[in-house]
Amino acid sequence: MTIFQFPSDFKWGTATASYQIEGATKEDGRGISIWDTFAKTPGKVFNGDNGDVACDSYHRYEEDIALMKELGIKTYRFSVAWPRIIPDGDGEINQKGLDFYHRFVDKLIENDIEPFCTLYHWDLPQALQDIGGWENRRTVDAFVKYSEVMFREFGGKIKYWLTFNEPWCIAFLSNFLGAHAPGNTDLQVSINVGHGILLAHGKSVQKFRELGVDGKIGIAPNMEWSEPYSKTEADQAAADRNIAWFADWFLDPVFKGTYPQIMLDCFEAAGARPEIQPGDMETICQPIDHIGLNYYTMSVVRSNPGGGLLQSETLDMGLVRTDIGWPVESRGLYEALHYLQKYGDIDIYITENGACINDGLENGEVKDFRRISYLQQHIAQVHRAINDGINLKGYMAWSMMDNYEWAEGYRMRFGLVHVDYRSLVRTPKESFYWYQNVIRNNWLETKD
Ligand SMILES: CCOCCOc1ccc(-c2cn(C[C@@H]3NC[C@@H](O)[C@H]3O)nn2)cc1
Repeated sequence: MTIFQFPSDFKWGTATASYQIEGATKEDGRGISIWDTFAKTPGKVFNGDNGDVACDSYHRYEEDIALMKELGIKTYRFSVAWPRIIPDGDGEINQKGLDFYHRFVDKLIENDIEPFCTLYHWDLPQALQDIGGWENRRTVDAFVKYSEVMFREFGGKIKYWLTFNEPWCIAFLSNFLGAHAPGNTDLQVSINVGHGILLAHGKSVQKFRELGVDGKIGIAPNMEWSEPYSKTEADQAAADRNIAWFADWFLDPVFKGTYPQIMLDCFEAAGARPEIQPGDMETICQPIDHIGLNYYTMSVVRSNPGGGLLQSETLDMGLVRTDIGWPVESRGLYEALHYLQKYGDIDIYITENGACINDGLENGEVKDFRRISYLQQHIAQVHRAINDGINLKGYMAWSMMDNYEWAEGYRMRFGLVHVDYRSLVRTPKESFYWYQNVIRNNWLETKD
C-alpha cells in the first residue's frame, strides 16, 4: 500500500453551479436566463429536461450544507445566478436575490466551509442575449456592474472568486458547436463571444482591484489534454491546436495580452478572426491570483487536413470510458498542470474533476466503485504534480450532488450524492464516504 500525504493546508472541496442545482427559477424575482430559454426549445436538451426544479437547492441548501459538513470539505465552489441579482441583466438590483446568497454563504461560513464563488457559470440573463449577448459590449459593461454589486455585497465574506467558468464552453461549445445555450453555430460569433467574455473578465478584475476587495480572483478554463498519435510534426501540431483551443486561446490574452498565433492561423484559415479594438488586450491582460482548472478527459489526435476547424481527428485508443462516453486517462491532468506552468508559478485549484457514473440506488445504496477508481487515479496525479513543485492549492470534485448536466438533462450523474429527482431525497454514494476518508486523513491510500 502507498500513502500519498497532502499539504496540511490543501483545500479539499466539491463544486456545483446555480442553474444545475437551484431550481426555483421563477421565485423571488429571478429573471429568465438563456438556459431557461434553451432548455424549453424543443430538441435542445435530452427529454426536454430543464432547471425549473433541479435539486431544489434554493430551498434545500441547509440540507446540502449539512451533507458538505458531513463530507468534511474545506471549501465549496458554487456559482451565483446573475438573473437572481439583476433580473434583466442590466437594470434594478433584486434584493431577494442578494438575500438568498447571503443566507447561503453565511450558512457555509457557520459550518467552517470556505465559499469559492463563480460569478458566471453560463446562466446569462436572457434580456442581454436579446441584445446580442457577449457580442455586445453593453453585456460586458452589465457584467462589470453585476460583479461590482457582488464585490460590494460579499467582498471579504467571500475570499475566493472566479469570473468565468469554462470560457471554451461559453464561446465555442455554445456558439460554434451549438450544443449549449444559446445554440449558435457560427465561428465568428463564437470568437466574438470569447472576446467579449475576456473583456468582461479583465474589466471585472480591474473593478475588483479598484474596490480593494479582500480576496483573490481568477478564471476557470477547462482543458481537454491532447497528445499526438505519432511523433510526426503534423500530429504534434494537431495536438498543439487541440490544447490551445481550450487553454491558450483564453489564457494567452489574460497572461500575455495576445491571442496565440497557432489559433489565429487556424481561425483565419476558416475565415474568422477576433475583432479587437484599441486597448482591448491591455484591458484583458490583468494580473490574476489563481487559475481554476477543470479537467475530465484527454484525447489522442492526428493530423487530418479534412478534419474540420482544427484539421485533426481524434482516435479511439480503447480506453475505459465513463457513462457520458469520455475516456478515462488521469495522466492528462498531470500533463495539463505542467502545461499551465508556461503562465508562471500561479496558484492553481482543480475546480472541477469527476466522473459521470450513472449507477442507481440499490437497497438505499449507490455502489459507484467506478467513480472511486476515477477519483483515486486523478487525485494520485494531483499529488504527483504537487510533488513536482506545482503550486496546486486545492481539489474540488465535480460534483457535490447529481444535477442538471446541461444538454444531457438529468440522465447523466456526476454526484458524490445521489439525488432522486422525484422525491429530491439525497443519498450519499460509496464515493462520498471514500472521499470523506481522503479528506479526514488528508492522504490517499493506493493498494499496490
Ligand atoms: C456538437 C458537439 O458537442 C459535443 C459535446 O461537447 C461537450 C464538450 C464538453 C462538455 C463538458 C461538460 N462538462 C461538465 C460541466 N463542466 C461545468 C459543469 O457545469 C459541468 O456540468 N465539461 N465539459 C460537454 C459537451
